[in-house]
Amino acid sequence: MANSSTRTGRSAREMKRTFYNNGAHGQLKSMSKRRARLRAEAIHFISSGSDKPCYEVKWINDYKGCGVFACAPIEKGSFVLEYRGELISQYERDKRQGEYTEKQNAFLFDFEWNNGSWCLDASCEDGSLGRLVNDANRSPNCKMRKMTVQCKPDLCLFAIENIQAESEITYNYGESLWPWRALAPSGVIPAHASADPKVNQRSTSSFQQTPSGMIPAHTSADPEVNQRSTSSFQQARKTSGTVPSHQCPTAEQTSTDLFEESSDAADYDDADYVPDSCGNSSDASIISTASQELKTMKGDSATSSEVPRTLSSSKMSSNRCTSVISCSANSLKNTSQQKSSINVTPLPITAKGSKYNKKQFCLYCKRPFLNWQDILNPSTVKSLMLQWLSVLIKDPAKEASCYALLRREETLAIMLKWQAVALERWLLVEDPVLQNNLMTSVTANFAKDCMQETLYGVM
Ligand SMILES: C[S@@+](CC[C@H](N)C(=O)[O-])C[C@H]1O[C@@H](n2cnc3c(N)ncnc32)[C@H](O)[C@@H]1O
Repeated sequence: MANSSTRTGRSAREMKRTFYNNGAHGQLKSMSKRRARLRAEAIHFISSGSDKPCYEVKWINDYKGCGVFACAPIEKGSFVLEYRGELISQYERDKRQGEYTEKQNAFLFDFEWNNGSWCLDASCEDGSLGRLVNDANRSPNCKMRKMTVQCKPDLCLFAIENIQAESEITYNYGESLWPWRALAPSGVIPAHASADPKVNQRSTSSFQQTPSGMIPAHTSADPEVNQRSTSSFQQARKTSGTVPSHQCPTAEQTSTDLFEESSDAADYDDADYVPDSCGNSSDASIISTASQELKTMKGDSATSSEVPRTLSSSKMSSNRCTSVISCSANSLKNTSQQKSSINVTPLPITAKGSKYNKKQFCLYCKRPFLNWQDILNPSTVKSLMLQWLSVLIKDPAKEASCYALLRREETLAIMLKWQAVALERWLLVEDPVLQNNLMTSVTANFAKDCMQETLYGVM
């Protein structure tokens, strides 16, 4: 030992340090150093308001819109991106949700912090990348994590696995019935970046519409999932169970946890993460103003069981559509206690093929659906709307005001907006057994084509 020390020129003290560092204590020390380094890196980007340069935005497809991709490998545990936005109170969030017009994007991320409910409003397109990261419920490579920097909460994505260059950055938006997840098993639309570089360039304007908002969040065959959806988005994670909001980490806890000596930076406790960690109150929520429209149409009267599904709708604008991530528990609270005037009764499950075919019978009015092209004709749309509304809206007072509104608003854009809402209701009642069948994909394609036609003039 002594000889070797002499040969390598290392002092006994250095050797002792090496020995020490090779032991458990040493490992903890180096972990803690690593964590400090990662935190410092996150703070650097948070403070400078910039993103790491190793990501790019690529167009994926019409369905998913854009996504964020790694340009270089990312090590597990690394800080990836900040979900940057304006920090607002829940009160302000609720106000804004109502105020956001069709022309704006509403990207509102609710979370619990310091025993209160907060929201990061990333609706303003500021060039930051965190707001463009897509959802992956099966195998996300990142997790959103709360950090407290300069006495204010920040939401940051951290890699939970080694990420290869060219991979899409994803995280789990939470256990809600996100509409796009309904399509995922059938692999209807692949999530590969387009090979066309022109296509991959991110448009500088609003978010691309994805028809996902029109796709039904079907009633799951899994009773546990249904339980969640009917209980106002309670996050009942199999692993950790529902975490009541009062158990959410406070600012102090959050920041301390990040540096907790006993946990590896690459393996943070789930309790640190949002949206999953904070139960119902921290659901990733990018709110649709369509939900507002829907509420208006319904007289603000969704039942709790309807809400998760109805709020996962799309919002349409005259020039562009904005895809949305649905609602937060808080927004649900306001609506869930009120009685619904819309009676959604699924038809009984029938033998495959006997009821559903390419003629697309409307599950409400039981009439065959019209030719898809007809739907773009305002007068056809109007009569269809009237048909649907008469079935959807049971309350005569509501019915009358809906008709009156419909009569006043004669433009195609308005018609289509209404149609989108009604179509969504129609889609919702599809039974889960058939959710991935031809009808769903045909309907999805219809919705997509229909909206594309309206928005971009392309069919
Ligand atoms: C925060 S944005 C993400 C960026 C978005 N893809 C875009 O192009 O602007 C959230 C929206 O992206 C879409 N999205 C996110 N994850 C998705 C997924 N896994 N599949 C399909 N669409 C997804 C949904 O329309 C959602 O409302």
